Amino acid sequence: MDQKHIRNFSIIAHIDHGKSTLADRILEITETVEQREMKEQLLDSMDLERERGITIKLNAVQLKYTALNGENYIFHLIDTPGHVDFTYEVSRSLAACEGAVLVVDAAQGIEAQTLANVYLALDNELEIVPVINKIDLPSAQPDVVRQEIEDVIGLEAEDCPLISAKNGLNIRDVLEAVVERVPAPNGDINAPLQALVFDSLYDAYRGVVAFVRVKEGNIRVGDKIRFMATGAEYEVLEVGIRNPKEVKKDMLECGEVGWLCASIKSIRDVRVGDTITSAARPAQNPLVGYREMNPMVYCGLYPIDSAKYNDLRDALEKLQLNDASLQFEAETSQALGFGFRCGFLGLLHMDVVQERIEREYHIDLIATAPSVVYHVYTTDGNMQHIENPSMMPEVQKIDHIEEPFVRASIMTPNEYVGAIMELCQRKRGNYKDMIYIDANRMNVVYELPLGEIVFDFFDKLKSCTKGYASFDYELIGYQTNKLSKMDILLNGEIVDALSAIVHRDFAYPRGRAICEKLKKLIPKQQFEIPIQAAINGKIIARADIKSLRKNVLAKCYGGDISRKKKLLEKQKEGKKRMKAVGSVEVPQEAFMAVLSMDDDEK
Ligand SMILES: Nc1nc2c(ncn2[C@@H]2O[C@H](COP(=O)(O)OP(=O)(O)OP(=O)(O)O)[C@@H](O)[C@H]2O)c(=O)[nH]1
Repeated sequence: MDQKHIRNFSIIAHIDHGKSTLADRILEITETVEQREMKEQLLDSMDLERERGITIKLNAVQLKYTALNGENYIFHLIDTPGHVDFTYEVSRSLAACEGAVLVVDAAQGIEAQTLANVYLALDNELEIVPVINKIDLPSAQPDVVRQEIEDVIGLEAEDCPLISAKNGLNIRDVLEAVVERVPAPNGDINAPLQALVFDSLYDAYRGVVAFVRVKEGNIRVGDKIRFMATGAEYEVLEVGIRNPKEVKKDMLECGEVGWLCASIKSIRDVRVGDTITSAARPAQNPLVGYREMNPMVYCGLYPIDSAKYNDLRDALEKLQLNDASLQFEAETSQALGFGFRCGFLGLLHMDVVQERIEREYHIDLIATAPSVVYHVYTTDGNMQHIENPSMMPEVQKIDHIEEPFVRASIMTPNEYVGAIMELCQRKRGNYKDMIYIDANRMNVVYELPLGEIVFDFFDKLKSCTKGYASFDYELIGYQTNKLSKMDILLNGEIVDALSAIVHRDFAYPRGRAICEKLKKLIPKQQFEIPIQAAINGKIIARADIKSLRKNVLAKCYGGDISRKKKLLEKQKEGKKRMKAVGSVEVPQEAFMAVLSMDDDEK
């Protein structure tokens, strides 16, 4: 098919505005998927995605559409993840398109992520097609939302489709708008191959499957290709498209979106954002915008049952095949035994990996609080990368410590600016700038320590702005700060897995807060347990857990044996998540205590 009849687009939206539901309806109406095969939110193929209702991995599907003008078109619909951890993937998938359908909820109007996604689309020079969804809701206000789209985003919205993705109303209007407004690809079919890799997955039989958008030239089975960032070369064994089942083809033509396999055994050779070119006739330059992705957040993962250590290694290795941004290496903790230090793009990524290990590989885990990577300069003039607070060199040997800083842009309606500034100050932020987006919205710019952001910044931001602020950040470098390791002692013994790196000006309140928090989380045991926070061997805070023999049956007067059994079962269930640290049973939540600690609780 010639390029004039191809349309490549993504659907972008604020979370829950109906992106996946619209994608489902589009698949139905183009008869890409037969009715009986239709599962809700078909594109969200991972169980976890479906359960959490979020899109984690993007997908690319080819659809055939006969427009009202009688012409046949090929659409490639690329679904994108919606969370800041995966912004890079969103950006790469947008780079594979010429247009984006922007879904806005008719009852909620424009929200934070609507704007953030619009900016990403504009960065990639996409044509944006606004669509107002959920017009079936009694609270829908399509006219108000239409005005908002014009005023806040500056997009022409007079004829924008008004739809109900849920009820399948006016979906065809969306497809017609795509035909009319999204430009056709215009690559040069005779130029040297340039194909953008926007996703990849690992298949046990075929190796890495790379998802690509052919920008210039074409790819045939048998071609020798080169990945421009890594230099790796392979012979193409299979190419094809998804509809959403895989369909093999002889070649992917200029303008098309599809997949290729080349017996690639290492997912590290295939990086999202890289450009594939021909080994025989390479392009001069790669496509713009490739960025190396490094983990931002680390934590220790330990099996609760230490016999499962090797199973955990297997699970991590398998997950890594599909997720090049996951890193891990073996580590040992005096408190937790053998485990792995793992690196993630962000907190949601960390959460998703943990949950997949527990669910798909049936390994119960203890996770330690996340940490960023510190640069520790020692008095002998060397520098160490420390991503595990317990590995900090002795204090006498430390000259100074640097921590990573990010530049954060927070877009918010004006009324929340005060609350956001207060939050950023509390998180040791340096105010940088404040820019009006329009009469009602501002972009507040702060430099913040990443170490503060990985704690509870998202949650705090969400709650102080009722979810209206959107947040994005980029690493800007390292800054020296007054940082120290804070140890936590249980029953007089340091628990290495609870150590954290803190700013000295905040150490006392933090120490006090964490002792109090642990006191609440660690169940009373048969002896009294002192909890202490210490910096450089000096105790700075203390709380005590009183002793008590916990008898869950105490409240069960007399006879009912089944009720007693139930209570004992429940207690056993609770115990599963405990780890014996020395003589103290510590629940999983305690290792994350420092995370959920509220500065207001000081
Ligand atoms: N009433 C009504 N509800 C809708 C409509 N479209 C979607 N919904 C509901 O809105 C919720 C969110 O829809 P999704 O399609 O999962 O939203 P999403 O934007 O894909 O969300 P993420 O994948 O998490 O980013 C679901 O409960 C849908 O059933 C609609 O037209 N009308």
